[in-house]
Amino acid sequence: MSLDSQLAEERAHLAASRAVLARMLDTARLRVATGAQVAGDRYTAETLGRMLRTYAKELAAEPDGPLFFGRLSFGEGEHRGQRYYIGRRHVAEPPEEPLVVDWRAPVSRAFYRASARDRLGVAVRRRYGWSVRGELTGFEDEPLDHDTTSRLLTEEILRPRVGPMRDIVATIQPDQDELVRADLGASLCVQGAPGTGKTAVGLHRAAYLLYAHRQRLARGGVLVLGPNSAFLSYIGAVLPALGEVDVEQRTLDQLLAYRRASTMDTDAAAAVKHDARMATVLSRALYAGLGEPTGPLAVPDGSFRWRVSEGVLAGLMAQIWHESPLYGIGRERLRSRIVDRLRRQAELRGLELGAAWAQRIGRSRAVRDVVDHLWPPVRPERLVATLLSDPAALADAADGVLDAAEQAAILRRTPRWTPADLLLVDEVAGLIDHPPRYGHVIVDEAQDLSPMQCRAVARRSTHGSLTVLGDLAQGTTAWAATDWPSQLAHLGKPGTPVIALTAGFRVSAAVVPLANRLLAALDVDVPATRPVRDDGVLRIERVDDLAAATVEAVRTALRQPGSIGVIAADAAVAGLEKALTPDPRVTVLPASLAKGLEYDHVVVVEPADIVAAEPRGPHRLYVVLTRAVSRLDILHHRPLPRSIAG
Ligand SMILES: Nc1ncnc2c1ncn2[C@@H]1O[C@H](COP(=O)(O)OP(=O)(O)OP(=O)(O)O)[C@@H](O)[C@H]1O
Repeated sequence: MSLDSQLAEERAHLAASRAVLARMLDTARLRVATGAQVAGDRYTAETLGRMLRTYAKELAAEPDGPLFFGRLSFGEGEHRGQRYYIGRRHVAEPPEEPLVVDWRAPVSRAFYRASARDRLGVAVRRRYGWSVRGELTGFEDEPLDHDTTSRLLTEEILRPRVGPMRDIVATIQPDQDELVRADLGASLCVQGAPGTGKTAVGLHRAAYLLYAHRQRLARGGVLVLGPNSAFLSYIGAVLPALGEVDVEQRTLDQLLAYRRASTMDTDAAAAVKHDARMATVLSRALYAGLGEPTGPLAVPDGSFRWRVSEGVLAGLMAQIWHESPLYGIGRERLRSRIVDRLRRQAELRGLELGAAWAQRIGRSRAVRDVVDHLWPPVRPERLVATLLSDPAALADAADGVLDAAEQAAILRRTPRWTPADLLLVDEVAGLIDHPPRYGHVIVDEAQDLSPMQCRAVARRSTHGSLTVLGDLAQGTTAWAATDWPSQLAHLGKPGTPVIALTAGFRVSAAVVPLANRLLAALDVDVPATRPVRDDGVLRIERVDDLAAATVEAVRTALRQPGSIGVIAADAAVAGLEKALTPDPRVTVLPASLAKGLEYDHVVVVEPADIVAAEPRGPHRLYVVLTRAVSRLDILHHRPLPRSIAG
């Protein structure tokens, strides 16, 4: 068949798929309209309504876009003689065969994994090219009898970056696919240099897990944790584009927002509050509130009076303490065991007692008083506020755990809350009761989490699994992890396998040697990267007037397509913003917010200031230098930091 007629055939398949998708959308909309009336009760109606609305929204997301990006023709095996179009979602009118198969379906796996070495039954893999307007412009066949480099794949990887992050569903690489499709039951940790696709893998894994295990994840759901809101808006569109609109994407601070933090800790205070030893201090402070029996309990009940002796009360306390339940559960256990004792006495008198009696007695004044005395109710915020403002209470709880200087560092001078205080409140709340727990949590930039932050993640995923993404070389917090096994233990998943991604899709061969020089000075043990891109331009220039040189660099950058990021030490950002004319393609951002982001062209202003601004300045500079896709300008007036001076 000629190329033209093959293309015509492909366009006809596209038209047919679009027509079916339009009908699927109509049906879904109709169901949204009628679903509420059809469903029996209100709860079912609401759930059904939400499901249908989500489904309709998913379908409507891209009715005119590229409905498929690949095609598999099988020559052998279970799918012999079959052809499948692979796209972002199923397009099908059962009982007919699907016109497009979801990229997450089992059969699609071969699209990502088949190679000349292991063809998985595939005879030909076809990739499609699309115009920005959603027209099918061409295709490329990979016969799989020998290894070829796909032109469309290379073009996709080299494409200039504009706007927020996009999905990589058409070009997921075999090692990435293995992580995306890894089993839900097992946690995994991905160590990858900048631009190796950790974030992309994490997001596609979320979409995959929701497809493959929708029932199991229906209750807990999937949570994606990112380092800051700029990062979350950068990645925010990827999952909806993959049809997943219900994944929670948050920063850890947003997750712990019991109240607003209105002040910041000193470095010394933050170091103590983020240390794992604080968990011991808080637990001690909580349990220090338990009382001791001061006499027997007597409960009037009509003409009777039931009793529990002081010794029995002490025995119940000891027994529950030994069982070490969560604090709140311990309190309820004490109440119910006291009621059990009372019931036994009453039954010995021949009374027959039901649940209503137990409830009434459990709530009686006498029982309430004794439970409140022995196992008092605790408000986590109150407990933390007291601990941080009462030197004696702190000294009691921290005795032998924090030294005098550490205790002094965290004593409050104002009643205002810091972000780390809210973490402490969350820890106490977690000692009292379980927080809502997720089926799967994806933690990005996990190297930056403190032990106490890790604990906050761990208690939200006790029954679920984790995907931990990070790079030890990009750790910029004072408590950044220096190895994965201890970080994974803090996250509640010791022994999780650590897998390295090594192909770099962002940082080009022009920039990698510079980044690697800096990496060598960071004293971390991480695998080297292999740049996929051999294009890229690096320009380093010493200038007298940084602002004027930045304006000039941006003007030149604007002549090429793609996004432009100007990254400087936080203190220099306001000045640069003033010097530059606003342009939607240009973002001026502080070095402290650059993590996880990327721009087609990056202008780094005065690296020495970025290094000098914070204790882990060299790590911050490593993050900053690895944000550029196509071109990196480094402008400096002061001497370059020695580690990159060459
Ligand atoms: N298989 C792929 N095909 C095409 N592009 C890819 C692929 N994998 C990653 N990329 C692209 O490479 C860039 C870097 O990916 P990503 O941000 O996920 O890397 P990262 O490892 O999280 O980087 P960092 O550590 O710097 O945050 C993104 O633009 C992403 O879309």
